[in-house]
Amino acid sequence: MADQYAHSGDNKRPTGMPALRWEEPPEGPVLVLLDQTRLPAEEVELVCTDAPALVEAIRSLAVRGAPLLGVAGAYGVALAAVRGYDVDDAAAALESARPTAVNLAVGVRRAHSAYRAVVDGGGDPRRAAGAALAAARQLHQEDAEASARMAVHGLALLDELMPGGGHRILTHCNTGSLVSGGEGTAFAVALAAHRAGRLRRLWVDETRPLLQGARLTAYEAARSGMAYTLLTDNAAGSLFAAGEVDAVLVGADRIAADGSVANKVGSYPLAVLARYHHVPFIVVAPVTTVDPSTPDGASIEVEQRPGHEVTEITAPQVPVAGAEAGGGIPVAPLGTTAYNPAFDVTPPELVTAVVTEEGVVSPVTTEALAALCARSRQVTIS
Ligand SMILES: CSC[C@H]1O[C@H](OP(=O)(O)O)[C@H](O)[C@@H]1O
Repeated sequence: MADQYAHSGDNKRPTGMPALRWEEPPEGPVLVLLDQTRLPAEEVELVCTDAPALVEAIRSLAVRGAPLLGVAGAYGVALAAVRGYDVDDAAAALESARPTAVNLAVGVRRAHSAYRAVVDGGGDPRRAAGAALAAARQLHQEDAEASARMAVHGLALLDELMPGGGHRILTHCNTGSLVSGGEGTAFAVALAAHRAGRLRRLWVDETRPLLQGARLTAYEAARSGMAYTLLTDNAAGSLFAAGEVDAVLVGADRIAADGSVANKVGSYPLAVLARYHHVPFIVVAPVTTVDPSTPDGASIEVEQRPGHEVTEITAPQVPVAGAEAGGGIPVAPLGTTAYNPAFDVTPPELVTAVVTEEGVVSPVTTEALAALCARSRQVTIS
């Protein structure tokens, strides 16, 4: 179950609360999530005491973003273990909560493996729970460190591709501290450029239908003080045509062995526009997002989400009587069906570079990615 704690105060000014944190109050350990579906209007925390509550939070995107899903999944296994629930059931439910971001499975399996290693070795469940929690904490720390290293490698790549600074970066969806144990992936690179005085502007795609860009990236950009401008997704083409984009920076949810990149829907059209306009298309993701066991883009399961996310504008503070399942404000005739893939897949030949904590891969080839995984602590999914 999950309780909600609304935070008073000036919610118009983002406070930069952590996307998630583990707490151990007297009544028992909890995973506290900043409910991202309520941002930017409200900073509301969800307190999860079991895996089912966390599964629902993942499915509703209260907690989201590939690297953070891995961290949350690992803590979810630990939560089940320390509270004495069925850990194997919890791991299975968490791993299948969303299919595309490979990090979720990586995080869940890492904590579950730590738990099973103790139990299968005859250790007591309390020690096994401690091992699962230690694995979750370790992954959380590693993700924060990876974020910082990606920012360094990413800024160096921008400076190499475009000497002189004044970078005008277009980004899609949300890839900041709300998807990470640190400052994020692609957004962390833009943040590093801003801090170095080499970001002229961040162009922020609103990212329909759930508006991660308008609601979350703008929220993080405002906190940082960087120059940023929001645009509708379908306005991006005219920005490229006007020569206003120096590079595209996006995250990733799964990178297949051949370098195909699954990312928020709308990323593939940006890659095509970037190629047509001779603009670098740069993917920023931790090595845990590379999945050697997924051979190519056609093998990536793309999450299909409910149609009401397209046919309604969801305004949580404005429940609408008679609205469809989503409880939003209809923008299409009731009964309209909608095509709503959460992600799309960009082929490797349209990706200029993949920036990871282990360095930059460019060109993006099967061999280069295999070498990257061999260099890192990548947990292979089999
Ligand atoms: C770098 S992880 C952020 C990644 O996750 C987003 O998807 P969602 O908001 O559905 O979790 C999007 O694909 C971002 O690029």
